[in-house]
Amino acid sequence: MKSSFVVPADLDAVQRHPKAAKVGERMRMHNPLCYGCGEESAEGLHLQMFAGEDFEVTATMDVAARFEGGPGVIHGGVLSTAFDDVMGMIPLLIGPSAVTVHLEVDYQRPIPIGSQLQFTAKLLGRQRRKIYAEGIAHLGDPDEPVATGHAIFVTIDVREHFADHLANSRLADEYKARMSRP
Ligand SMILES: CCCCC/C=C\C/C=C\C/C=C\C/C=C\CCCC(=O)SCCNC(=O)CCNC(=O)[C@H](O)C(C)(C)COP(=O)(O)OP(=O)(O)OC[C@H]1O[C@@H](n2cnc3c(N)ncnc32)[C@H](O)[C@@H]1OP(=O)(O)O
Repeated sequence: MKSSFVVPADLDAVQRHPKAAKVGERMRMHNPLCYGCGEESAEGLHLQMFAGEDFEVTATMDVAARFEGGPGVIHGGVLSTAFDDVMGMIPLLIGPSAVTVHLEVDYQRPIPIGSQLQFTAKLLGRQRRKIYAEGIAHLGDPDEPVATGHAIFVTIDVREHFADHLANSRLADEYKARMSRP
C-alpha cells in the first residue's frame, strides 16, 4: 500500500511563533493528563520535551519496566506513542494546535528496558493545514538511530475540535475555564 507520507514540493513559508518556547527551554505540557508527556498521567510515558533551534524538538524518556513488549525490550506501540507526542510538539513552535492524521515508525534496533531514549524531531514542511515532521530515537548517539518516525499533523481550532468530548476529561472544568478566555 502506498504511504500517504509524501512531503509536497510546494510548501508554505513558516515562522517560529514569537511566544514559542525558547531554544533549550522545556516545552509546556499541552495537557497534564496526556499519556505521552503529562505529569499527571500515572501510567504515561512522562516524556520531557525541549525546544530546539528553528523547528526542532528534543525529548527524553526513561524506558520503564511497564513499557515491556518483547522480553526485556520496549513495546513497539509504546514507541510509536512517543514519536506521536514528540513530533506533535513541532506545530506548537509554529503556533497552532494540531492533531495527528498520519504516523509511521521504522523500528531499527531493539530498545532495552532500563535505557533512556532520546528523541530529535524536526519540521519537514507545512502546506496549508498540514504539518510534516520527522523524528529519530537514539540511545546516546544520534548517528545510530534505533527508530525513525514520520508524521502528518493537521491544524485545528482547539475549542471546536474538542467541544463534544471535553466533558470526558478529568480536567474538564479547568479546560472549560481556559477555553472561555479570549
Ligand atoms: C485553550 C485550551 C488548550 C487545550 C490544549 C489541549 C490540547 C491541544 C491539542 C493538540 C495537541 C498539542 C500538542 C500535541 C502533542 C502531541 C500530539 C498527539 C496528537 C494526537 O495523537 S491527536 C489524536 C489522534 N488524531 C485524531 O484524533 C485526529 C482525527 N481526525 C480528525 O479529527 C480530522 O481528520 C481532522 C480534524 C484532523 C481534519 O478534518 P477536517 O475535516 O477538518 O479537514 P480535512 O479532512 O479536509 O483535512 C485537512 C487536510 O489534511 C489532509 N489529511 C487529512 N487526513 C490525512 C491523512 N491521513 N494523510 C494525509 N493528509 C491528510 C487533507 O487532505 C487536507 O489537506 P488539504 O490541505 O489538501 O486540504
